[in-house]
Amino acid sequence: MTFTSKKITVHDMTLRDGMHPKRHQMTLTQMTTIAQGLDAAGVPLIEVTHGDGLGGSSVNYGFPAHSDEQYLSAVIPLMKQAKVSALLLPGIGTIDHLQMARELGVHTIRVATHCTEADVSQQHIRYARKLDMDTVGFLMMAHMTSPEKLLEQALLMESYGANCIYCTDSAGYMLPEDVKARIGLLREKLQPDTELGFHGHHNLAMGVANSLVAVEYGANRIDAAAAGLGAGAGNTPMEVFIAVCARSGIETGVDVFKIQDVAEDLVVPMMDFPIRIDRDSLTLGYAGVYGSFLLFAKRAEQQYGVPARDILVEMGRRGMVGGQEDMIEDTALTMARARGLR
Ligand SMILES: C[C@H](O)CC(=O)C(=O)O
Ligand SMILES: [Mn+2]
Repeated sequence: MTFTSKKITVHDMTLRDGMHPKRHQMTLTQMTTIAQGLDAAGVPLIEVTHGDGLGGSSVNYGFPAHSDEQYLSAVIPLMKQAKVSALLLPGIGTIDHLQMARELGVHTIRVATHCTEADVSQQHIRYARKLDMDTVGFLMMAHMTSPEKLLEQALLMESYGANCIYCTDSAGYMLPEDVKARIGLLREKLQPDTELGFHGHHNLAMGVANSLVAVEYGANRIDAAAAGLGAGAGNTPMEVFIAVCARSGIETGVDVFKIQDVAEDLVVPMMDFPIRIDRDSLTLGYAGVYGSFLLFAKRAEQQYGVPARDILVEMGRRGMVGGQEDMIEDTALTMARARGLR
């Protein structure tokens, strides 16, 4: 695969998706140090919020070390060239959160819904456009629907005013042919000036390959995280993807060695555990399960004695989606009873 002078925007996930394995406990110093490293490496767009987006602080999703306001206020004034984005899941984040983010200087808002629920994004996308923000429609768990149905949802988001649509592989389940089918169709049918993005997870070790296929079939925004810090086996590892882009003739504007140093010197030392493909994160990819369920399943294993892998397989079988975190404990308890452990 060679790309002649194709330019893309890489979007950093370390400080947002990376909040999941950190249980949303990043310190302000970790946030600002890593954000400054990413900025100096040339990363043009950096996401900062609770792992579940603006307003994620709750019993269901976990209480963070600091509020979204504190993280955003600490990072944004330090950025020399990078813009900052925020994620918002309607029902978790509200219009007030969106307003607050704009006032603090957030440039890009990503309104995220399950891949078949785009209609709940209408008021947030419209409002973000009214605020003149770079507005992204982010369709999660995109493997759970067909390319044609994903297109219908993408068209809805586009009609509300989104200037960029994401195909989001939240479970790290997709194979290159799945990415090709979805990104290819979206590129063919969305407006030519609507940008297209891909967000990968590395549970089947496909993050980099899938991102490359996404670029080949028309995506111009790619999400990645330094050292892969993100839910499950992590996001597409940024330093690997940047090196592959450099080899393939894709222009990212990110310095190959500086981003390696951010990953190695700043991000790896602050991991609470190695972000790698172990049997549980691999099972997320294999069974098509939402990445941020991983730590909940591990906690349920401790509490109920049912292996996290078995719980995750069951979550996949039941087709559980983001927002159903409370069902993990319920499922574990049911399985424990069935196995005579309770
Ligand atoms: C709220 C989720 O963590 C969003 C995301 O990164 C994904 O679906 O993947
Ligand atoms: Mn993710």
